[in-house]
Amino acid sequence: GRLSRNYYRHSCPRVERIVADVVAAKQRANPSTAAGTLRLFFHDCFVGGCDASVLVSPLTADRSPERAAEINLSLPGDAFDVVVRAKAALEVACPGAVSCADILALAARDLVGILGGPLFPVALGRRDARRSDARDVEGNLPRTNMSARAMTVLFARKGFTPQELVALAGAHTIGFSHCGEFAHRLYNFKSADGYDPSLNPTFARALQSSCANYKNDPTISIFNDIMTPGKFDELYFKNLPRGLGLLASDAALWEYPVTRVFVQRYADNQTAFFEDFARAMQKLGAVGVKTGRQGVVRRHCDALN
Ligand code: HEM
Ligand SMILES: [Ca+2]
Ligand SMILES: [Ca+2]
Repeated sequence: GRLSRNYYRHSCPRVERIVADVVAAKQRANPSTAAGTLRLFFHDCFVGGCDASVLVSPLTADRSPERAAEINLSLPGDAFDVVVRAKAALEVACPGAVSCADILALAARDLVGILGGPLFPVALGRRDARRSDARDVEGNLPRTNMSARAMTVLFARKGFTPQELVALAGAHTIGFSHCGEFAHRLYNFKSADGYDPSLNPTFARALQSSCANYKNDPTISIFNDIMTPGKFDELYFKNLPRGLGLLASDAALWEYPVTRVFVQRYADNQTAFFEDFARAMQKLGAVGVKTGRQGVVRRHCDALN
């Protein structure tokens, strides 16, 4: 089985419109929805394929689902909520027809567009997972302490080139990170200034002060792209050569020659970034998909049927 643009033409012809309307209203009410949903989509697709396995709530599962894995705890509730809301609207319009995995793919696409990013088609027909286990997460998602080389190896295992890794990492042009994800670069770093010398000094001192209390208040977070945090654009790439990348993994993409060339290309050319990001997102949406008689259409996105 393969995905197709018009998979729901008989069973739910208005699916794209219905999702788009719910998504737009949700984003207007809760502006952090876009970045959270884009990250949620990535975390779904890299763990067992794009099958909505990440959406299963610990409250509804009898064992510990993916969402309970440590790396997924920072996924914002608004990202799960937008999928649940779209599902509710679709269950009224076309009961039992549209998978949660397809809803997540459409929502992520729509939200990128709302923030000014590229528009692209989403092929449909994904089926939903019948399992979700926190133990499946380890080793499938990148961590900030990975070298750029280790990231290229991980992405290669999922079928992505170093160029596609860099394009997808451009998602960090929106959203934020909690101080705990990059505090190791700020305090007691083995260097004269006590912070990671690959950081721009002014930026480093601002981060040191913003995050000073992060151990007592772990909710403190900083925009991934300090220049245009709410706009999907190429500024993330312009930041990296200037030491304005927030996460060690962002900075590493500039330090490693294999990925640096693509960082430079996207910093210089937003059109190239948008084209490659759009293509890489379509590829991301096809990772490990279940189609036809594999998987199910779940009745509730936050629970297994
Ligand atoms: C390349 C390796 C990557 C690493 C090491 C990484 C790591 C992280 C970390 C640690 C955060 C902060 C989470 C938090 O504190 O709440 C984050 C945020 C984010 N990541 Fe990544 N990520 C990577 C690639 C990606 C990709 C491929 C995408 C999507 C295509 C993505 C989308 C996002 C988004 C949108 C946010 C902001 C989330 C929000 O504001 O709620 N990341 N990432
Ligand atoms: Ca999955
Ligand atoms: Ca931006």
